[in-house]
Amino acid sequence: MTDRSPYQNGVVQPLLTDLYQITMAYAYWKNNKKDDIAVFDLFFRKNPFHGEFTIFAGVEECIKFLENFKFTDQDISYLKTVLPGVDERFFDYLKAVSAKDLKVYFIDEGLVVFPKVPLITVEGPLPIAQLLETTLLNLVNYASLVATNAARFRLASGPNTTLLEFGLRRAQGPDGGLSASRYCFMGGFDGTSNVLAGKLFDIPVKGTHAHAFVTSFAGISELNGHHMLPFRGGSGKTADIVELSLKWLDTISSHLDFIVEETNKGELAAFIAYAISFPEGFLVLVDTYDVLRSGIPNFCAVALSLHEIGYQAKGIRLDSGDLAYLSNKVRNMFTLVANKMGIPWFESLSIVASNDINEETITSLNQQGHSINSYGIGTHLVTCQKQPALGCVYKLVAINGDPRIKLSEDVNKVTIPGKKNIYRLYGADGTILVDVLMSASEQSPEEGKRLLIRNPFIASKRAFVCPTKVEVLLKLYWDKGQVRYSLPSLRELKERTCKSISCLREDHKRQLNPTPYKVSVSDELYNFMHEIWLSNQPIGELA
Ligand SMILES: Nc1ncnc2c1ncn2[C@@H]1O[C@H](COP(=O)(O)OP(=O)(O)OP(=O)(O)O)[C@@H](O)[C@H]1O
Ligand SMILES: O=P(O)(O)OC[C@H]1O[C@H](OP(=O)(O)OP(=O)(O)O)[C@H](O)[C@@H]1O
Ligand SMILES: O=C(O)c1cccnc1
Ligand SMILES: [Mg+2]
Repeated sequence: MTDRSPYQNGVVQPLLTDLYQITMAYAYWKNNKKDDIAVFDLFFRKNPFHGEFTIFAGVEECIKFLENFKFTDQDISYLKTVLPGVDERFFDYLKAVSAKDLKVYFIDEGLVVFPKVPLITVEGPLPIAQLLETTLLNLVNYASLVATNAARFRLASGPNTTLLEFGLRRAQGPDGGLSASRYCFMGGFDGTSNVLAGKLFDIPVKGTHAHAFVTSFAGISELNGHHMLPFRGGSGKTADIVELSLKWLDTISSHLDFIVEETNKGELAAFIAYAISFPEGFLVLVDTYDVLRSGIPNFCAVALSLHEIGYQAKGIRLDSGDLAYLSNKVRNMFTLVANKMGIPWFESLSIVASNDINEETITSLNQQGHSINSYGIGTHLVTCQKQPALGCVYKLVAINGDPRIKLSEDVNKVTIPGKKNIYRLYGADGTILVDVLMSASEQSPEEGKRLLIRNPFIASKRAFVCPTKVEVLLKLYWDKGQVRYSLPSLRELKERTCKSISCLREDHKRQLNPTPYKVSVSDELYNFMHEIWLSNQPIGELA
């Protein structure tokens, strides 16, 4: 077990479930089904965000839940009040329940996954396997949804843009905020503004400042102690940063085409105050009054003053207006200053953009052309506004070795019965071709050997595939109360996610009308499934 995070959400416990799991557990127990061996599959039916892939997340939390799955005396006392009239001996049974008699199979956290493929398979005593349903779904659904959302923002912005998650204030409560920071980092973000997430999950914490910091200053006279030492002490002689900034404001006014009297002096004071506090991390919000006529002139004046005493400013943040237009204008102004003053690094100062940014905004900005280096993204990312839930379900697929099927008018909702193995087959170019579900008793596919695969629901859709590589997807992570695979650190999961996405063909990843990835069944599973389907589906009578 590598760097497993010591963090565990204290709210995750056996009572974090729907009442019906406990009432069903009682009814199973009462009717002598407590030793029946069930197999449940956890899967989703449709990818989120009109996309054709999902990032699987939440495995570590599921494992920790299994490790700690124990009803306490207080839990039992509470349940007695909720379920009056229930046989006392059931509570003795419940008190002794743990996850040690279960086998739980997981797909590796961080892999791309697809509809109908079991992400988790739980095998073991029926009431215990049933009791896990809601909590496992809760742990997987949002984690996978928000990791997928983050991965989509990363795909839209490209590999060289810095993505910062700013969502805590807009998240669905404290836990939503923490989970968002954790799984957005895994999905492809570079940092978070959420300080607790930084501490708990070792995510880089980043940030700028708010408009309040600018509006709290009315003028230069509010500044006291504005003498600054040069970078690393320099000559030891202090410089008056206010004096320098006013001088630079005058100097650049003709180059940048602004009127010194029109620049806001409260804003200038705020920028100077920030520079005094963070001379090596000078990045300020420039849109409080007027980006081009006040914010950028003030920023350049202070940045040039800092330069004079040996410091290199970092950049600016835009939080309103036309982000393409403004970022290009700002970049031009930086280039002008770089050329006029002979300071090459000024041209590549960072431009951070924020303000209600979503995946489509980023795509549109890319089409328009912009000069943004970094996005700060909150609301759309953490609330997953485009699709606020992933619909993972938990379905019984076998009991005591007999397959079970759930029928539906909608064929897409028919479950694939029996205990299964899942394989991912790779093509010659290293991309993934298809995921294949096979009955547990079947031989695994082999590299270089042709295999017949079938659409689970449409008889005519069949193909042969000759994989260059075969990956076993469902692995027995939890057996006899032990974790059998190492759980990677969050950074390792982030790398795994990135690698897994890179194995997915471009047409599956595109934003508009992506091609669905193939999820197939073996010929044997196809025939098995359809036999069970027909034997469970009554034949209608036309009158
Ligand atoms: N060039 C652009 N192309 C597409 N969308 C953009 C572009 N520039 C900004 N946006 C988006 O347009 C929206 C503009 O928001 P809004 O209408 O609230 O204006 P604002 O600039 O925030 O105004 P205010 O100055 O009142 O704060 C934001 O969601 C922002 O992400
Ligand atoms: O827009 P989001 O993607 O949610 O990103 C986070 C936002 O939070 C901050 O301001 P806040 O929205 O609190 O105030 P503002 O809109 O007045 O700037 C920040 O300035 C961003 O605009
Ligand atoms: O640091 C920032 O700029 C920030 C943090 C949270 C929300 N909005 C902005
Ligand atoms: Mg806002």
